[in-house]
Amino acid sequence: MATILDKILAEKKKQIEIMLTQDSSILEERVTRPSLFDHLYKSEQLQIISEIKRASPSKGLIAESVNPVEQAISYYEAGAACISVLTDTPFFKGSFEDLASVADAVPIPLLCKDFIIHPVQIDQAKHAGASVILLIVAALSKEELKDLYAYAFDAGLEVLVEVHDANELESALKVGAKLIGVNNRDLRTFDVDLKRTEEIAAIFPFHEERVLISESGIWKTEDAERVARVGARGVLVGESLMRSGNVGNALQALQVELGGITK
Ligand SMILES: O=C(O)c1ccccc1NCC(=O)[C@H](O)[C@H](O)COP(=O)(O)O
Repeated sequence: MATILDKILAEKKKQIEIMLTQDSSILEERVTRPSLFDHLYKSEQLQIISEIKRASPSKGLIAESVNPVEQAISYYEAGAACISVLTDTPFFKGSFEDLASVADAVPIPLLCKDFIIHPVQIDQAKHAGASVILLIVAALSKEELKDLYAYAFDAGLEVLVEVHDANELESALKVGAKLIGVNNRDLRTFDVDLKRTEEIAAIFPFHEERVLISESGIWKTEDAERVARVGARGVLVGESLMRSGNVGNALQALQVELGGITK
């Protein structure tokens, strides 16, 4: 049976056909953003990548009519390390317009959260102002991962490589990924379990210059402490922040001190 990832990727292929017919040669001069890797690597506090997420396959509508600029400014003012903008429309109701409007509003690292399988999507992410893109190992062959990683690197973008298990971690390490995200959500069953971060952390090469980020299912201080305890330096948080009535308090609850947590 086709998984949600299969369905999303089938839809992406159709969109890429359209993107390839559009002219994307005029690149607006955008602000230079600080490096997400440097920020996470040096920080003594767990850093938050705060996501703008209108809807999702697992939860349906979350905040369809959110104003992405206002949300991004709230995240920025509350101390987010990076803003993640979901740009997929059919499944998440996001857009590249959301990304571009956020890019004009905040100066921090900006992640284009999409299902990237073709270089034209990387071009579009850069055009819209992203400084980081996501590559999902489960969505790509080893060759595609290597080529897209190199393409993004050459375009001056940082790459967050998303893994779900030990084999995918190996692929991420092989392409030289420095920002590695463990998605706690099973993309087939939607089951979310922070144990995934713990399992990957147990084999993660922390002695190398790499950063572990825990993605999905982070709701409260205890969740942040749990992943920080095993070595995560950042968390990618969507739904809990989108549903929070007070972004400042919600973010603050997750900004745990790394030094105070013993492995
Ligand atoms: O969120 C989903 O339902 C989903 C389904 C299929 C593929 C990806 C999906 N989400 C993308 C993400 O990785 C999350 O938006 C991100 O990690 C934040 O997760 P959360 O804090 O649980 O909203």
